[in-house]
Amino acid sequence: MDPPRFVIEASEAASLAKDAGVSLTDLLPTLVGAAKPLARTPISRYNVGAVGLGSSGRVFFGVNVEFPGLPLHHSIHAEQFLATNLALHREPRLLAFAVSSAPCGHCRQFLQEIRDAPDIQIRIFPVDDPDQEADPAFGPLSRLLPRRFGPGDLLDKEMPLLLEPHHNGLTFLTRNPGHGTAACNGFCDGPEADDYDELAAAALEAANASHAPYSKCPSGVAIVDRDGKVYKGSYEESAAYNPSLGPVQAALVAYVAGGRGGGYEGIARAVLVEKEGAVVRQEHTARILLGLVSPKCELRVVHCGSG
Ligand SMILES: O=c1ccn([C@H]2C[C@H](O)[C@@H](CO)O2)c(=O)[nH]1
Ligand SMILES: [Zn+2]
Repeated sequence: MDPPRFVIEASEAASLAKDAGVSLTDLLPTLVGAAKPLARTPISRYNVGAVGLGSSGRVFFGVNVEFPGLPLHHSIHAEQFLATNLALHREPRLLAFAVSSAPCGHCRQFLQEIRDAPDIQIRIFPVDDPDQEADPAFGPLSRLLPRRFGPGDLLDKEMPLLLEPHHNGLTFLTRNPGHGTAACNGFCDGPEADDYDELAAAALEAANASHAPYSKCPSGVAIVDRDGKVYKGSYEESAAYNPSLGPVQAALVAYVAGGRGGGYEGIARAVLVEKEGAVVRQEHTARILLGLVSPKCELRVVHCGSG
C-alpha cells in the first residue's frame, strides 16, 4: 500500500484545481475529507483535518495526533501539524487553509508565530459532520482572533518568525576532540557510534532551525526508523508559551507525514540536541514522551553551546 501523502507538489495541485475548475484556494476544502482519516486519535476518536496552501503553490495536510498514557496537553493539533509540516518543507508562508472544525483558541494563538498571521485565510469546512456549519467563504485569521497577543508583544520586528529561516549558531561541545563521537559529547565509541553521529548531526540541524526566540533555548530531535530513514523535528515556541510544540512532537509530525504510515514502534533510535544548562530543557519530557510511544527506542541527549 502506498504511504499516506501529506504534501502535494505545486504542479499536481495546479492540475487538480484546473480539473475541478476552481482556484488553488478553493481546492483546499475539497481535500479536507482526504486529510481527516489520516489523524491519529486513539483517545478522542475525533479527527481533525486541515489543508493549507503555501506561497510556493504546494498544498500541505495537517491532522491531530494523540498519545494515550500521557496528559492531553501533549497532543498535536491539526493546525500545529500543518504549520510544522510547512516548516519541515521550508515553506516560507501559509496563505490559506481549510479545516474540518473551528480552530481552537490554542491553535489561533499558535498560528500567531507566522508572519502576517492576521491575514491567513481560513475556511471552516466540516466533512461528515451534519451538526457543524461550513463557512460560506474564506476569511482572515484576524476575524477569529481580533485582539491578538503575539510575537510583536515580546520581540523586535526583525526577529525571524516560525516559517522563516533560523540560524541559531549551535555547535557541539567537543570536550574530548579527536576521540569518540559527537553524540556522546566525545565520551563514547563502539560499533554504533557512527549511527549516532549521523543522527546527532541531523538533530543539531533541527536545533539550529528551531524557533525559540522567547526562551532562547532552541532544541531539535532526530529519529531514525528501522529502515534507516531519518526524521527531524525543531522545537517551536509560542509567544504565549503554553501552545509551544516540543521537538519530539515536531519529529513525530515528520514521522507521520513522511513515513510509511506505521506505528511508533518503527522508531529505532533518537537524539535530542539542546543547550547545556538551558533554562528551558526538553530532556525529561522527551524521555517520557518517547518512552511511552516507542518503549524500545533509545534516546541520547547531546548538549551543545552557541557561538
Ligand atoms: O483546533 C483544534 C481543536 C481540536 N483539535 C483536536 C485536539 C484533540 O485531538 C481533538 C479533540 O479536542 O481535536 C485540533 O486538532 N484542532
Ligand atoms: Zn487547536
